[in-house]
Amino acid sequence: MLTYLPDTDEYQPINEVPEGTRTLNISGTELRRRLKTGAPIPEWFSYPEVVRILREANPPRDHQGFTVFFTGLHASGKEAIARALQVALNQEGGRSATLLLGETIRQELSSELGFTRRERDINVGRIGFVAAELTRAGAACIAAPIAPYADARRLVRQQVTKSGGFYLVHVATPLEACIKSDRTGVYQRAIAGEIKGFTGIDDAYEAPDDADLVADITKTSISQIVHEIILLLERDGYIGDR
Ligand SMILES: Nc1ncnc2c1ncn2[C@@H]1O[C@H](COP(=O)(O)OS(=O)(=O)O)[C@@H](OP(=O)(O)O)[C@H]1O
Ligand SMILES: Nc1ncnc2c1ncn2[C@@H]1O[C@H](COP(=O)(O)OP(=O)(O)O)[C@@H](O)[C@H]1O
Repeated sequence: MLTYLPDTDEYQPINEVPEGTRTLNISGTELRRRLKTGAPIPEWFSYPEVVRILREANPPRDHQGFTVFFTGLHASGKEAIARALQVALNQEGGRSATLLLGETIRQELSSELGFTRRERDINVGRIGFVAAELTRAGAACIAAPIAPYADARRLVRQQVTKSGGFYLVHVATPLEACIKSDRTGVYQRAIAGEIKGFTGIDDAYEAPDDADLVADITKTSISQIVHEIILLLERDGYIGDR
């Protein structure tokens, strides 16, 4: 391996450098860190043309896309949090923040699907596909279906992670609170047996064991939950410190 000798401005095989000679190097880990954060890469390390190509292939985190994927029972607060997060991300600027709400996707992309396990998996798979494409294009994608099954959620995580960041937020508002706050009356109809296979009533909701954040709107305000998500994105460099 070659190393750089700053005092003589030359490169030498590392095992041939006389003891005591000053050398400079950048490890693979350090190079990846500099690419990820956009930190400078010195001219002695590589030709500027090579660094430019490396930077194009590895944009810094604040230029990469990400998906925040909410999962939880009907009326748990997914849409309310997702909309508030969209507003917060739009205020950040830099990326367009796109909302994929369960209801909209059901109308626009999955109108032929019902609620069997297979159909829900197809629905969540379609959301995952769109989220991965948006993420690859550098957007901020916010998805909020019930997504009750762990396997389908795991596939979405795998798909999106190939192109950018992925955060699973479990909106874990207790079922009783969801039933109480539901204005559409669907829970009452499901309890009465008028709707069959309703999540949380007579169909399973598999609580995630891989959530990046767990939120409950009976315990934490929507703005605090949004703040916690923003902190995760800042921690990983997807958005800058404010
Ligand atoms: N059987 C059954 N189970 C669960 N939900 C049902 C069912 N039938 C209809 N609905 C209404 O559909 C909305 C949930 O759709 P999703 O696409 O988010 O569900 S899933 O992720 O495919 O499981 C959800 O509405 P929102 O939560 O307002 O989106 C439900 O009211
Ligand atoms: N800002 C808020 N604070 C507390 N509760 C809220 C707020 N916004 C909505 N809710 C309650 O949460 C319930 C479910 O919200 P919603 O976001 O539509 O759930 P989901 O998208 O999970 O079906 C609503 O019926 C409402 O009563």
